[in-house]
This record gives sequence, C-alpha cells and structure tokens, in this order.
Amino acid sequence: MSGFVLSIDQGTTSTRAIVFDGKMRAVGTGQQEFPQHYPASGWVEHDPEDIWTSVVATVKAALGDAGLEAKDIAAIGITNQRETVVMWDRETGRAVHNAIVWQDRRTAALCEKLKGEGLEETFTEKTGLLLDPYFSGTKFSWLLDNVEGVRERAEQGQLLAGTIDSFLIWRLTGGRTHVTDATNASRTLLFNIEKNAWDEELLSILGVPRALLAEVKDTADDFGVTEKALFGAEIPILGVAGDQQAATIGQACFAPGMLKSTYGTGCFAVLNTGETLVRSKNRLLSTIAYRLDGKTTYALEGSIFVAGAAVQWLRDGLQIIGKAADSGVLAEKADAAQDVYLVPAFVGLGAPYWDAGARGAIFGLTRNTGPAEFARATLESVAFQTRDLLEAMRRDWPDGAETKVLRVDGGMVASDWTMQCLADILDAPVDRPTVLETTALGAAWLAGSRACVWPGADEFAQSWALERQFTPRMGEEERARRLKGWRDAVRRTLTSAVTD
Ligand SMILES: Nc1ncnc2c1ncn2[C@@H]1O[C@H](COP(=O)(O)OP(=O)(O)O)[C@@H](O)[C@H]1O
Ligand SMILES: O=P(O)(O)OC[C@H](O)CO
Repeated sequence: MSGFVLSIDQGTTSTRAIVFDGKMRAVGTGQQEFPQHYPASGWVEHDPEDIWTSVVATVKAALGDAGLEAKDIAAIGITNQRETVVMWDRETGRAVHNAIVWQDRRTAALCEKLKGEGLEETFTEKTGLLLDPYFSGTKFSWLLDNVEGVRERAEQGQLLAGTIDSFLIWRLTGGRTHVTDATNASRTLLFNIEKNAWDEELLSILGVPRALLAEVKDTADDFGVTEKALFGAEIPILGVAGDQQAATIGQACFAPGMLKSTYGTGCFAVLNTGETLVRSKNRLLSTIAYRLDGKTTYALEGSIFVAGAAVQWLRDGLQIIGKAADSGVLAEKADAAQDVYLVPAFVGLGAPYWDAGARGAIFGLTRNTGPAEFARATLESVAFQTRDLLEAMRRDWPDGAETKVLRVDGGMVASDWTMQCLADILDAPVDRPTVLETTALGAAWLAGSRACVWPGADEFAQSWALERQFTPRMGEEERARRLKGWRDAVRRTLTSAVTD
C-alpha cells in the first residue's frame, strides 16, 4: 500500500489539507479561509456549510497539488479547532444553527450562575476544565435553550451534536458514523477524563441529552470511510485529534515532561504528564493528550487567547505595520530605555488568570513612545504570558515539569525576534523544528501509523529535526526587572485580585 496520508486541519480562521508521502514529507497542500461571524459583542460563529465546503475544496486541491487521486491515499487524519460546537439533523445533515466558536463568550452568565451554585469543583474534578464559556458544554445548553424547537427535536432523537471533528466525519462518511476522539471529548465539559466516559451528572446539570453525543474512540482508531462520491474513492479515516493535541504529537512530545507551545491566533502550551492526571492548583487545564490502544496519556495545558491576534491588531487596528512579519523588524528599533508593557486582554485573559472581564491595557507610555515600542511590547507580551504558564506548570508538577526545552510551532514562530525574546524571558532554550506544520503532521501520523504505512512512535520521534535553537542572552537583572514590570501591569489589568 502507498505511504501517502492526507491530513485535514480544520482551524479557526482557515482549513488546510496536506498530503504527506511515505517519508512524511508534505507533497501537496490546499488552504482556504472562511468568514467569521460576530452577531453580537463577544459572540463568534462559523457557518458549518462554509467549513464543510472548505474541507471538500482543500482536500481536492491538496490531491491535485500532489498529482494524486483518492485511491492513492492510504488514510486520512483529521485535526480541528477544539471546543467549537455544531448541532445538526440526523436525516438531512443540516445544522440547526451556526457553529458556536471556542472564542464565543455568550454563556458567561450561565458559567457564573453554575459557579454561584458551587458547581465548579464538580466540573473540574471530573473534566479537568474550568467553568468558562471557552468549553463546549454550555454552548450545547445554549443551542438547546435558545434555538426554537431544538430541545424537542433533540429529545425526540432527531438531532446530533458534537465538536467539528464529529460533524466532519458525519458528512465525510455520508451520514453513517457519529464518532469523536478522546482529546476532543475532553474539551466538552461533559467527559469524565478519569473514567473515559460521558458523565451523566454533568449532562444532567447542563441539560444535554446523552443521545446527542458521539461514541468516543481512541485518537488512532477506525472512524469510518469517506463516501466514494466525494473524492472518487473510499478513504479510511484512521486518526482524529484536537489541534493542540495533534501539534503535541506532531512535535513528538511523547515522553512525560516534554512540552510544546503553538503560536497562532492564540497560544497553547501543552505539557505531557504521561499516565499521571495532574490536577492543577494554578488554574491550568488537565486534559487528554492522546489515547492510544485504550491507554490515556494526560497533559497540563495553558491556553492564551491572544498571541498572533495581537500582531493582527498592530496591522489592522493600529495600522503601524503592513504585514505580520514587519512586527519583528519594528520591535528591533524600539528604545531599550523605555519599559512599555501591553497586556493583550482583548477578550479577557485565559490561563492562569481566567478573567473574562479584563480588557487590554498598555503601561509605561512617555512622550517618546512610538510604533516601535508598541510592536516590542506586543511581541514581548507573548513571551511573558508563556512564562506565566510555564511557571504555573512547574508549581503544579514540580517532579515532572523540569524539562527546560520548549518546542515551538505556529505562524508566529517565523519571527526570529519573538523567538529570541521568548528564550530570554523564559531563561530557557526554544527549539524551532524544520517542519512547522506540526498540527497536520500529528494527525497524519495517527492515521499513517494506524494504517501501518508510517513508523511507530519511537521512529517518528527520531525523525523530529531541529531547524534552529534560540538560547537566552538577556542578563538576570534585566529579566527580573522586566518580569516585575509585566506582573505589575497584569495586576493593574485584572478585574479581580491575583491569588498567588
Ligand atoms: N513573522 C511573523 N511575526 C509575528 N507574527 C506572525 C508572523 N507571521 C505570522 N504571524 C502571526 O501568526 C498568526 C497566524 O498563525 P497560524 O498558525 O496560521 O494561526 P491560526 O492557525 O490560529 O489561524 C497570525 O495571527 C499572524 O499575525
Ligand atoms: O484553530 P486554532 O489553531 O486557532 O486553535 C484553536 C484551539 O483549538 C482552541 O482551543
């Protein structure tokens, strides 16, 4: 059988499909952006039909780019924006409403109400997550309670619901298979990550009928075959993982203590904790890194909502750069004597603060502050936030989180300036691999290894190659001064007091 594997990476702002050959090299790609909908303040939606058509189009484009046909592909791996939910009719496959995106804050009041009833501990204990609108559970509740006729139809068994992977698999298999994988399930606020099962108590608290939800499979498993009419041949879907987990796999962070951080729109740091379910005392998330052959590997995760999005703000909002890559060039010109700090809490702050009400702020402005200092403060904010996450990880897991090296990926790591700044602020090496499409590669590896056309974990891990290592150059005194400045800035931005 051929070693060609197709990876579908359904992200927040675009969909990518990449064909990898038997040597795990990308040989064909397709990419398509799709519209974002902001129907009210803090609301973010996607049209599921846009997502679907972008998937079909990019798969065809990637096959064409590789000069291959569907029959040449041994397996498909799917990776996706996590937490985003779709609910659809099981007969027609039509969604009952737009997808509610992970960034959407419409269920903030419901989360506060549940917290007020003292229920956060119950959710955290079972799911490893927090009561925040970020996760899927309250989004399902919202659809059931706010879209006309939906609760009745759900109770009559007419509807299905799930994260983006489930919706895509349902469509790709011609409406035959309603499945998801353990990593996606672990982001819903409804899945007990210790028992590896949907949790009846949580389903009941959030009023979500069990029948809506998919069967939960391993990350490498049989997820069905694509309908022949779609691409010209049936292709088995053999790997599925949420995008940050897929990046963890693509970075070959298979050993406990290994750590990756992805810098796209947001930033997501994932630390492999092996078979140990580390329960965070510092408002990080405990989550499933992957589940292979029925064995669950856990992770600690820190999620930052704004990373590259702040660079987009420099470009589109402030209009002080023409393209993202100019941010580093401009930051390099900043006056070293000025200590300017940007706290990019544009949609509140994620881990470890979880302050939905905080909003962005900038500190230390003088008459001499200009675009260069804004650019530097923006890029530095990504490094400072990463440092906050890594410190929380060390406090949560002192025995395991000693690994000093951080593997990085995502669009923003193209910036040498930002990567050097990251190494300086972390006081640790930052490793940038040759393959930056690690998310797609991780999903492809799940499928390729399951199809027995790609190597197992050990050989795959050995193929990971370093493109450049950034090592700290900043002096201890300067680092301490800058960190203090950052912490003061965060303290002044939060709507509630910092607890640590
Ligand atoms: N050279 C660069 N310097 C700084 N930021 C960059 C650079 N290139 C891209 N970015 C940022 O990276 C993000 C895109 O990364 P990507 O991994 O494609 O994100 P996503 O998958 O979340 O859409 C954008 O927010 C962009 O502003
Ligand atoms: O699609 P991305 O790369 O912005 O990732 C989104 C995350 O999965 C949200 O948890």
